[in-house]
Amino acid sequence: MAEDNVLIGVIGGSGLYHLDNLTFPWGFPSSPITISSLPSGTKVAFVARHGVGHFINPSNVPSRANIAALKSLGVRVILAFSAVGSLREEISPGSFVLPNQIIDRTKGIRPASFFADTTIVAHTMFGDPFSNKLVKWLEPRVRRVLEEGKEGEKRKLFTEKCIVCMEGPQFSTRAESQMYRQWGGDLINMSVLPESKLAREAELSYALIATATDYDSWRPHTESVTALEVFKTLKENAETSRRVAATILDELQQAVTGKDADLFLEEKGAMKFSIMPRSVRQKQEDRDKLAFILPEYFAGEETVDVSSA
Ligand SMILES: CSC[C@H]1O[C@H](OP(=O)(O)O)[C@H](O)[C@@H]1O
Ligand SMILES: Nc1ncnc2[nH]cnc12
Repeated sequence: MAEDNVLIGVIGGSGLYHLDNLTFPWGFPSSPITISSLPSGTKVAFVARHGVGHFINPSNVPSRANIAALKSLGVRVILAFSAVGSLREEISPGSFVLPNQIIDRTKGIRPASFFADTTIVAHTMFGDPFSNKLVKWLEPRVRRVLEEGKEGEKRKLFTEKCIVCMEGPQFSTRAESQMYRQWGGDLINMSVLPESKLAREAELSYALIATATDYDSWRPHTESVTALEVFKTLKENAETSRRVAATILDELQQAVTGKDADLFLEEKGAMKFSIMPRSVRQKQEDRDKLAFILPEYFAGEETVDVSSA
């Protein structure tokens, strides 16, 4: 069985820009993954979802590669930040939201499962699409950071909200925006799927820290959303998001490595109840590919359970 930790580093010099014979089964992530340290020494892996400089459309974000790369580095918890449209008057631009539900309005064109097109079948539990314990842990801490903002910079925090994930890249029509409100949607973005599904398949705890940039297109007497409007709010929201991250990451590291980590990381081990029993039809190459993200289940030779073949 291959060693899980990366033990060998290679530095390429002038002219040596890649090596042969190396494969990354889930493709290349959106951006190089930077592994950096906080002043305390806590290490954090960071990937820019749309690439550095924003050149990857939401439908083309290589979410499987992003999640597989993070998992293979040893990451256990993902805090995903997202700029979202608000479908509720009270969630004004600049507000922060920790949603707890998702409505899928993507169009089936994004690779949404590590098991797709393999000979291994898995039906992953997704009734609660975000890690409830992680969201609960985040709420008071994010709230505190937002309340500590300078006068005039204070932001609201909402929880227990439902986010609609649309395909894009065009924004919604007024009719769609109003329909999502009737469905119970509170927020809208183009990114939370399949990212959150893939994190769940990889047994990673995942929470979305959403920042509202606009009111989408449901308000009858105001202009519908434009990218320019979103970009105007994005910069300030991103500064606050960085403040949130800087304040909570050390404590999160302690929670993830502490004595109650297993209670906190409720997704760990969950795929045991999702993967269908071993069949003789399963191809070893598929198992090897899945071993990259779920070595617990797919690494090494396993005896075939012929009764379930
Ligand atoms: C820039 S407007 C639409 C774009 O913004 C959000 O991106 P992200 O979730 O990565 O912050 C939204 O999901 C769309 O991709
Ligand atoms: N109105 C909106 N619709 C979809 N994604 C968004 N991201 C930010 N604002 C959005």
